[in-house]
Amino acid sequence: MENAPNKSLLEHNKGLLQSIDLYEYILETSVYPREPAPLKELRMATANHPWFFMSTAPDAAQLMGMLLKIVNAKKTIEIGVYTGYSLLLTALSIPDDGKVLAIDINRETYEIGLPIIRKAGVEHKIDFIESQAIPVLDKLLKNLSTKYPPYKALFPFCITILELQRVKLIFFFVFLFHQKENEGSFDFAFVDANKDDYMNYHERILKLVKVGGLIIYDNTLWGGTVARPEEAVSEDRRDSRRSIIEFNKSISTDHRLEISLAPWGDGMTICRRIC
Ligand SMILES: C[S@@+](CC[C@H](N)C(=O)[O-])C[C@H]1O[C@@H](n2cnc3c(N)ncnc32)[C@H](O)[C@@H]1O
Repeated sequence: MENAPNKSLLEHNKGLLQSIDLYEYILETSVYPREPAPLKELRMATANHPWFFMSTAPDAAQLMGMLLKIVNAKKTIEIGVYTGYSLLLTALSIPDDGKVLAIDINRETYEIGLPIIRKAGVEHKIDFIESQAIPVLDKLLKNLSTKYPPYKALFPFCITILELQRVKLIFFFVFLFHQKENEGSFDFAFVDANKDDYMNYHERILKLVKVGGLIIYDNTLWGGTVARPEEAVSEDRRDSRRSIIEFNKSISTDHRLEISLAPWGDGMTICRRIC
């Protein structure tokens, strides 16, 4: 089969479906025939990378692409980029003047997908930030630019005499003028990074996404381990399993959201902010 990924990737992505055959059937009949060419190229480019299993499953991504369009997402944020499958999907699904603020601690893996993103003509929609996500989210919530040194926004009068040249001064005022409120300004967020911070991401992301906006959390069934006793789970998966269980429990009673835990891929919780 032309599209065929390796068996271990299929085994990983089939999630809670009964068999690889059934999962392959879904991919072959309804996902691959509609997968945009750049996404297919990125999926192939990722297939031989040692962490290939981290990439968002194509069937889950297909649903995400539709949701992005349903909410007319324009300003979006992604935590956890890896080689960029979900990032490219988002960039392809939003309008030409849309934006994805993409955060990952590892720029190296993002650069695997970057040539394909460029070729697809959507690089201008992406602001990639190589960083731990929490400090970036905190900066956004303080309405500080994620690109410009924060002391300049906090202490305008700290600008040194040396900087009081005309060009820099004009730039500074333009920067202040354009500084926007970030709270409630994002249409869409995709969270797919370290599981032990999901609760920390949630409180911040919820403030950044507008009422009516969507937040998707990936891997919320953690390979099905959430429903198994801890002793039956390999040790390397236990900490994240505990974090995901705690996260799932917490958002199930979070009245600021409507939620649906969809068993796509490794489980994705789709949240709509309602207040
Ligand atoms: C599951 S992968 C993301 C997969 C990606 N969404 C895709 O479709 O290919 C998780 C990513 O989260 C990143 N990550 C882990 N901890 C992080 C943190 N504290 N802040 C930001 N990114 C983090 C990792 O470097 C990794 O690239």
